[in-house]
Amino acid sequence: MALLELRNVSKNFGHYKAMDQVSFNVEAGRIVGLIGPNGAGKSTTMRAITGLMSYSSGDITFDNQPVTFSNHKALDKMGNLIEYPSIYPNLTALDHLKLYAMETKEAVNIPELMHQTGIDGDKFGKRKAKNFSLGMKQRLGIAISLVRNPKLVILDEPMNGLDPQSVHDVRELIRSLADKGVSFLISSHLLDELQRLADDLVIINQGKIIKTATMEEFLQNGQTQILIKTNDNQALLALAQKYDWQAHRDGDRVIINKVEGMTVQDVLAKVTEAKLEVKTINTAEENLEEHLLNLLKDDKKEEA
Ligand SMILES: Nc1ncnc2c1ncn2[C@@H]1O[C@H](COP(=O)(O)OP(=O)(O)OP(=O)(O)O)[C@@H](O)[C@H]1O
Repeated sequence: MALLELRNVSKNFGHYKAMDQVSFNVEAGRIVGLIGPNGAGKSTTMRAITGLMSYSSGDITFDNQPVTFSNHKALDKMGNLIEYPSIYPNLTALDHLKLYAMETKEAVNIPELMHQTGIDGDKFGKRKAKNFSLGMKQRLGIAISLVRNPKLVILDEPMNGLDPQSVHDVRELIRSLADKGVSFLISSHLLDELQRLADDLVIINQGKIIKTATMEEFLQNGQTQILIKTNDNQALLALAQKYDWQAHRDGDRVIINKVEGMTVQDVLAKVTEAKLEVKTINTAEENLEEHLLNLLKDDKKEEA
């Protein structure tokens, strides 16, 4: 059985279905990315999983126990950083961890936790929270989410507002914890980051799961793209339209999604046949962001 299982979970706000028959699993030791556009239902899903919000129907099981709004016992082994944890301006990181550790019956190894999360005792551990950078606050938030020695940690936008160094540090932290067997469910709009971090993906749109896959499977299904710069990109776009190739402008070049059964040479032949002068031509694999955008476009088309 998976560590976390959602089966046909729905959440209605009045007539609005913020979660519509949502089903997916999080397996032990995996980092799962939950992605989708604004308002797709990511936070609602995370809040239902962590017992912060009731759900209308379906089942959520974590560590073989049902999770409901009233059964918080099931959540003893789940950490989360969904709403900002209460951070007190005049307390240090160490004070915070001691405070949160008091809420759990288990013995908490605070020095180890500080070491794990890179909360260096001298520089950061002893400084008052009012002087923390956003990156420090985020690290402390993650450290707090780990106090109960959780099997699963739910992080809603953990990289939000962080500078590149802090994003890198948080990514390394999550990866090192996952290597020790902790599972993660992470939502993020920073898809490049998620592409580097997540093992599995769950894609949600308008409250419905539209795809679940490992990152590898997801990217394998992505298309190869042909990146061409010619002397007349406008004419190239018109040519793409004529042959029904999916194409768009990207700076001073045009990106064409490779059509099934057509080689790069075939595309090049048509372009030169049209008397366009090719200045550069390259191929690239579609990345997570592009593949997601195409998937969402297809989802919209199906709906129409
Ligand atoms: N308490 C609430 N009452 C009514 N509608 C709500 C409530 N909470 C969320 N919604 C609606 O449910 C939908 C899903 O919201 P949710 O916050 O889960 O989306 P999200 O995927 O996390 O979006 P974002 O990426 O913008 O944070 C939205 O249309 C939102 O307006």
